[in-house]
Amino acid sequence: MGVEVVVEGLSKSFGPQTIWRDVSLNLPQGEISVLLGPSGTGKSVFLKSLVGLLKPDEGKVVINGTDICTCSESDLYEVRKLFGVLFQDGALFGSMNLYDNIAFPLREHTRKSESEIRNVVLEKMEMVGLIGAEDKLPGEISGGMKKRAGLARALVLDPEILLFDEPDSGLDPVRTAVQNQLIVDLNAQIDATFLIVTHDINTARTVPDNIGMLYRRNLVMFGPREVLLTSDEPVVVQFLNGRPDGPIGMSEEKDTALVEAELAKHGRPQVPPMMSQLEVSPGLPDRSAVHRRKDRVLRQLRSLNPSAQEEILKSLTPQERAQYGVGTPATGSWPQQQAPAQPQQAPVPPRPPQAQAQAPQQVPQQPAQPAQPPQQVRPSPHPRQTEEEPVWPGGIQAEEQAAGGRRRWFGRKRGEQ
Ligand SMILES: Nc1ncnc2c1ncn2[C@@H]1O[C@H](COP(=O)(O)OP(=O)(O)OP(=O)(O)O)[C@@H](O)[C@H]1O
Repeated sequence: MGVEVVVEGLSKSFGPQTIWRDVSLNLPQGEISVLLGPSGTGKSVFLKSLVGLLKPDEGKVVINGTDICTCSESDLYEVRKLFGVLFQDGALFGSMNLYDNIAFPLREHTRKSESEIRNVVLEKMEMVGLIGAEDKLPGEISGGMKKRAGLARALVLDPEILLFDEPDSGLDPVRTAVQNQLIVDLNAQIDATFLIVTHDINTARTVPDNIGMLYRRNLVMFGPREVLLTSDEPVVVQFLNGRPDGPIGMSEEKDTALVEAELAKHGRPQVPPMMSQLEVSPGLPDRSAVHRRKDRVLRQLRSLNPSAQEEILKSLTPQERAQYGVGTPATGSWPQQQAPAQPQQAPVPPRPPQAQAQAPQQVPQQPAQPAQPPQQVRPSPHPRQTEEEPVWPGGIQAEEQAAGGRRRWFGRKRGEQ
């Protein structure tokens, strides 16, 4: 089973540029989480920070009891063995065929014999549907196949945490859907903890158990999928609808007056209807994470917004409602046993303060907020054995401490003003 990743108060800047601050979340064991956010909000920087490729200025990333931000190099090396990472382009060696690319981590990091390596490589190639393509060079295959080869390579060391950096970039909608199904099926088979960075709304709506969103240098939300997908926060609604009118602009933030003028002209976008989460393909085992998640989410049910509660209750079978002691959505009855509220919900993005089009790094004018319960996230595994990007670069870019205090934007629950 995958391991939990606990992120607490993580902040990162490059020189005077604050990327994000005070990010806290937990990636639950074996669950699939998605991280959304407009371009340039630091999603890739976050993934790299989780794996220790970049060093945050403040905060912790705790995995199996080890804080990778402060641990020794040897401890970091051990923790990294838990990770697998799928980079956008698959990060393959152009001069090696797919078999050798996928075998590379095994040859580098294990003492397996060639016949053992062969068994593992072919098993992983079969999992991602690449059997028969062993001799192909990366230059001879499609972008989708490259991603699947990168995925097979990320799997050979049996990671407990899998990070995906925009796995759907450059794929057509059909291949994206096929890949999404593959991700869900893989999760059922290996029960590792997945974190996916994506811009694809369909992926966000159908694949994950949990969704988070980075916006204006803050994690504005993180929690069960039903929370973000029913949120009426303007930034979330704009993102899920893929509309140009709303708080997100070319430079991430728009002037409030401009946003209001756009909304007056085009009308307020509606929260899109929920879509069902993808189920595992027939013949494969159930996702263990689904059962664990149900327990977890129902314990925190009352801390979630009413729309999210309703969607969660709708997803239960009558037997599950009886088991958990909850009513149907229509009755509005709630679990009879209340659990400690551990809302996995992060602060919601602020209503766009008067940001200026040319001030992408402007800090929201919000007061500091109470600490959020840590949520869960995870970094990437083995170093990329790529020509383009060395996996575990020995040196981390020079970074400067972010100036100024932390701020956190808290989200409003649906219906709150
Ligand atoms: N090593 C670095 N040194 C300095 N600045 C960096 C470094 N890496 C990233 N940045 C800056 O951090 C910001 C966030 O970059 P990042 O690639 O994480 O964004 P993103 O949310 O993943 O964007 P996209 O969705 O477009 O891929 C950008 O302004 C980028 O220029």
